[in-house]
Amino acid sequence: MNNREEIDTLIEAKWVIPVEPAEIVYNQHAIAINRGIIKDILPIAHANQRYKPQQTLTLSDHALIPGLINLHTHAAMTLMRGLADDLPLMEWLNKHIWPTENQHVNAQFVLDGTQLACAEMIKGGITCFNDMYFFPESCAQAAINSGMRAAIGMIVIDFPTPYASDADDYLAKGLELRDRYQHDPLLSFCFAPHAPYTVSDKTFSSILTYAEQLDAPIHTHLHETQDEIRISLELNGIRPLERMLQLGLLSPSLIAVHMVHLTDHEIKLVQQYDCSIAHCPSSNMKLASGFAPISSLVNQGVNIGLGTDGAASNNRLDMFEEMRLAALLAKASSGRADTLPAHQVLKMATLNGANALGLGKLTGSLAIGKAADITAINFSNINLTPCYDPISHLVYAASREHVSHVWANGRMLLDDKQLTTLDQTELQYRTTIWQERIATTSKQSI
Ligand SMILES: CSC[C@H]1O[C@@H](n2cnc3c(O)ncnc32)[C@H](O)[C@@H]1O
Ligand SMILES: [Zn+2]
Repeated sequence: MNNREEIDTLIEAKWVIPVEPAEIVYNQHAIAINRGIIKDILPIAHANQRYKPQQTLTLSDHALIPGLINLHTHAAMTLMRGLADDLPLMEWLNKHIWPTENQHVNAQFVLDGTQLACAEMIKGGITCFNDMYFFPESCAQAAINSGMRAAIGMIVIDFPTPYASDADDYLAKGLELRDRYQHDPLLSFCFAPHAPYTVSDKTFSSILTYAEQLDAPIHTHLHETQDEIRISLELNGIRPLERMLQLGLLSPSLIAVHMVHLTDHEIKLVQQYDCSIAHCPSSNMKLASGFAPISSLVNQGVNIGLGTDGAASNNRLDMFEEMRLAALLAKASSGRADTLPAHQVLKMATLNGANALGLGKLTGSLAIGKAADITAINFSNINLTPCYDPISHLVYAASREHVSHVWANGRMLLDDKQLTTLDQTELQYRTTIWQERIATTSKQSI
């Protein structure tokens, strides 16, 4: 016991589910963490012989999984949760969301809204989110304050907003932000052109040039609704995906969000160009956008991650819900119960998201040398008993209320269900102020 190696943290658990290799569950294992990195994954008995941790956490009834990755959200939209329900996308955006954003969204709104989102996401086992929203400098600050990993969207939309005046202004602001934080270990950056119906060919082309130079992903809403496809046919004579192809945007760097309406030819294109998809089942159902052909995309080997979308169209930032819905919808719509088994859905919510963001070497699975982005789920709950297969329970039976601990980059963000980095009372106070402001103006406009 004398020459044990000193490490920061040892987490002992009933199960460790690394996601890679697939379908593996290690019983009575421990994860050794040093300087934010997973140093070892080994049986608990061996860990105690080999390591001398500064702190040890024994989670006797728990499973450790990779931190969940929310591949598409507009985090600050938590402040508009429940503001405009039961509407289709275009009416929701044009009549409710965009007018409210125009009136209220500023740097403070995005800081407060994103911190609220981070609190919700951490409590739900999410360690990393891919964001697309105005004032991304506030999103970056909120992510830093919370300790979460985040891919910050360098957004572009071809109309003026309180954030920027035109496409060049959006791009300049995004690029300046990326320069400012390029050495931050928890932040990465994606170009985030909003959608085909709000971004011109010229703007998409200059985004592509920058993305190729900087080797950054491009994150955009695509083929979300039939309306989007109709508008594209009317204005451009081609469907949005065909337009993206002609502009040169189809590549492994593309994260196409939604992808609900696709022909067989389009599914093959997505596969051929190795694009990733952010599947958002709750948002697609709530806005009545439709059912994404996930079973066919999976059969083609397309990389699919999961996203919550914003809290104004979901209305929760709950990846457990997205996992369950993704699995059930894929089975129901393909007519095959063996579509998307639980282990594949867990991979969608973790490693596939990391790979889409170009972060697959850093996070997304529990592996030696990767960052210690870890979520613990407490299985000592009547809703999770009996347990024949913990991976099955994670997707079909568990919910975010069962999350007990969360680490990002080795730092504990949730300790026995308590936030360690964010002050929940303060967040609730600030949210009330925004609610009163937004409610007053939305009542006036009715
Ligand atoms: C350019 S910032 C992001 C922009 O997107 C809006 N938005 C939120 N959810 C959706 C969705 O499902 N489809 C299209 N656009 C969406 C958000 O309100 C911001 O204006
Ligand atoms: Zn979205």
